[in-house]
Amino acid sequence: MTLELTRINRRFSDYPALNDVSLSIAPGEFLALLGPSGSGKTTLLRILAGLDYPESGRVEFNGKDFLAAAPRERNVGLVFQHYALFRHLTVAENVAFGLRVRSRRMRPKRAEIDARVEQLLKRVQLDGFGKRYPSQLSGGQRQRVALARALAVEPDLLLLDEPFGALDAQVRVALRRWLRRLHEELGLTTVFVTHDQEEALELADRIAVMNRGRIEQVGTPREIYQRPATPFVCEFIGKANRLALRREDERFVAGGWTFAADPWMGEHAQAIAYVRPEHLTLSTEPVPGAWRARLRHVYLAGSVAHLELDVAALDHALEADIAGEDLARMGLHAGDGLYVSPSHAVIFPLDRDGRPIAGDRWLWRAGMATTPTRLPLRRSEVELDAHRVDGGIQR
Ligand SMILES: Nc1ncnc2c1ncn2[C@@H]1O[C@H](COP(=O)(O)OP(=O)(O)OP(=O)(O)O)[C@@H](O)[C@H]1O
Repeated sequence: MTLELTRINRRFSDYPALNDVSLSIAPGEFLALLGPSGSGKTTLLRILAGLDYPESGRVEFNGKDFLAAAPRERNVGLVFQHYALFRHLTVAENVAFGLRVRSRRMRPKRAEIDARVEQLLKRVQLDGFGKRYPSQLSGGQRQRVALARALAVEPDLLLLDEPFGALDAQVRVALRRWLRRLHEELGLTTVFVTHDQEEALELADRIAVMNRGRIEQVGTPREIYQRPATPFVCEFIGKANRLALRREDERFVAGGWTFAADPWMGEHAQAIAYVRPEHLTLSTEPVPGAWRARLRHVYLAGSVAHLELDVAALDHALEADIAGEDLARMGLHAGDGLYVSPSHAVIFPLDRDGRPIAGDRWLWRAGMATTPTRLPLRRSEVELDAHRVDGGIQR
């Protein structure tokens, strides 16, 4: 069942917590709402759950007006970070709760409820725990009970708000893999709120990146990482080196490195480039045009080496990631001199005030034709409204 959100607006006093948010979620999709604290994720989820209402906008679920339906009629399952279980009820009674409080006409028979609870506890790998009380469970077990309780009413839509937020890192990783498998088995449409990009990248079919009440980009984890639509998305997802570009003789340059010709044909005097750490090429031999750098620090994290490089021409340090074996092969040590050049970059044009220009972006890679064609954003990647990037880069 398709969930269609159209131009949702929600203000708190003067603050626009949600600003013209539109989003389409496909049946059976696992969509993550990802963004920093205060970006509007929970507000959006609460509206879907019927715990809050927008001032304007529409939500349709399978063609029906979702906002007109009372929370009870929406048939959603809800799990919050601190969705406390009823302490005085056992695990089994907690899971059965949603079924027991149904009107007599809708309520399944007692034996049926017991069978369903047993089946659900098995599904969340807590069979045998039915008689325990919540205080006798770990945090991860409690959240699995909360999930079983949400699933008991056979929801059409599962809404999860940082369900693993209060758990330690190892348990979080284990639970999110488990949740992904559960989602695949059940085929439910799931909306998952998180501010943890790793969680979103690993779990979701698609990610909606939120910033200051707006959706900056919606796409698969791969699209979001490889084709970020705005400077905010570049900076929020993964690591990126930020370079200020100036136009010189119809070309964009940074510290002596030329990013081929200007795809905007002189329309913009400045731009900003983002280069991922894995998109810096290092050499101990001179490379034409490459920046001269000094290796300040090396940090070996498993198979990847993180390098911090001082680049005099750029006036700031760069971060580069290379395979640990390449580091050994090149025999690099702190203090060594080397040559650095980008292999890929995402370039955004800036207006006269240094603000990114909405809906324009250039995916540059080394060896591109000297007169590259501009790559306009695809509509599916981003809402192309005029004020979309006002929450973008802060200079
Ligand atoms: N009931 C309320 N009254 C006033 N302001 C609110 C209310 N609820 C939310 N806000 C404001 O709306 C904005 C969005 O809040 P929301 O909880 O949706 O953000 P979030 O992205 O879920 O953040 P977090 O990750 O910290 O939970 C915030 O600036 C918040 O202070």
